[in-house]
Amino acid sequence: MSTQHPYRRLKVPNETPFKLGPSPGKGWGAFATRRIVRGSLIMSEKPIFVIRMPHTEITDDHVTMAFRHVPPSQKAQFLLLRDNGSTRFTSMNEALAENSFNVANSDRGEPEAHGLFLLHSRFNHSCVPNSNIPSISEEIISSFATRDIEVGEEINLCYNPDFQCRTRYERHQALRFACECVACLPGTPFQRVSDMRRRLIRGLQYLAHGADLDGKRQISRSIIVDPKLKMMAETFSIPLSSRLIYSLLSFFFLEEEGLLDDFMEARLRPSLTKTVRLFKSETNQRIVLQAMEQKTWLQRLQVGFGLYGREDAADYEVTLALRRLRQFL
Ligand SMILES: C[S@@+](CC[C@H](N)C(=O)[O-])C[C@H]1O[C@@H](n2cnc3c(N)ncnc32)[C@H](O)[C@@H]1O
Repeated sequence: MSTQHPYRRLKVPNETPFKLGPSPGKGWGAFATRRIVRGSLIMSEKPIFVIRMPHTEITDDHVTMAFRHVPPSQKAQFLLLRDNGSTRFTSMNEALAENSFNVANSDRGEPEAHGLFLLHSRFNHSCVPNSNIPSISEEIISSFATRDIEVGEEINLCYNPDFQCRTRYERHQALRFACECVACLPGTPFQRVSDMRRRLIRGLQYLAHGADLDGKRQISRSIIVDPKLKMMAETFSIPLSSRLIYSLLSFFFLEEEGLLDDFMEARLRPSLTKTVRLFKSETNQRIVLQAMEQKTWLQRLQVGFGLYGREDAADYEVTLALRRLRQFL
């Protein structure tokens, strides 16, 4: 039956290091046809059309209008897409939702824009993925291997950018399907600690930014149970020494989760480097430098713990600077 599957007619460029095939329990997926080395490009892809508005406002009419301007060859490719590999989509909007990526640059504050991608949308999800789309340039998305991918291995992506801070239950609520990756398969030792680690990462980010993932302060059922500590985070009164330890802990937990790939590290490093440079008290500076000279995140953390409870001459001005910055966000 799968010989007649419409995905057999989806055009995958020759140079692309994967082919499409059935993925048990997940419809179809993309499988490596050669070894893909960590950090290397998997594929760059242009959308066949882009709709520039929030997801919640897009209707079937918007998608149909955009589709009208697509060249006939790409229209034919679009019509091969199926809901998770088998049934036809019930609406144009559903087809867009299942096969699109937000191509807006959120760091530059661009409004939502959803592009339809024929091939990257074939990548299934994993909460511990082996590929990543680190940035989007001029609506072109490029995926890279976050670790070595062996021939025959399925290539997967994490569908949600904040899943490193979400427990299994929260992730499945958002995905609306039950992922069975190593962080999701229930009852395994990894899964049991994974939930704990991801919750801790979320708490640590609250302490660092004084706000939750949505940029807002939590009113009830806060991730930070101690009201005094929560208040300190929200008023940016957390001392530098604790900030450094929280940051090192986050790196360590992310690494343990299998999520500290080169892209994640490049994204988080600048803020750690900034924190390291802020220390003014000599003894603290010495401990920080010694910690950063260590080879592994665990060793950096172990040495960094020497700062626990220590005040620094820069504490007050850091608090003032962060409060000022907060006013502009
Ligand atoms: C963008 S499509 C991915 C390609 C799709 N499997 C196909 O056959 O075209 C997303 C859909 O694939 C399925 N899927 C993706 N990752 C999955 C996973 N880890 N476990 C189960 N289903 C998954 C879900 O039905 C999801 O809505």
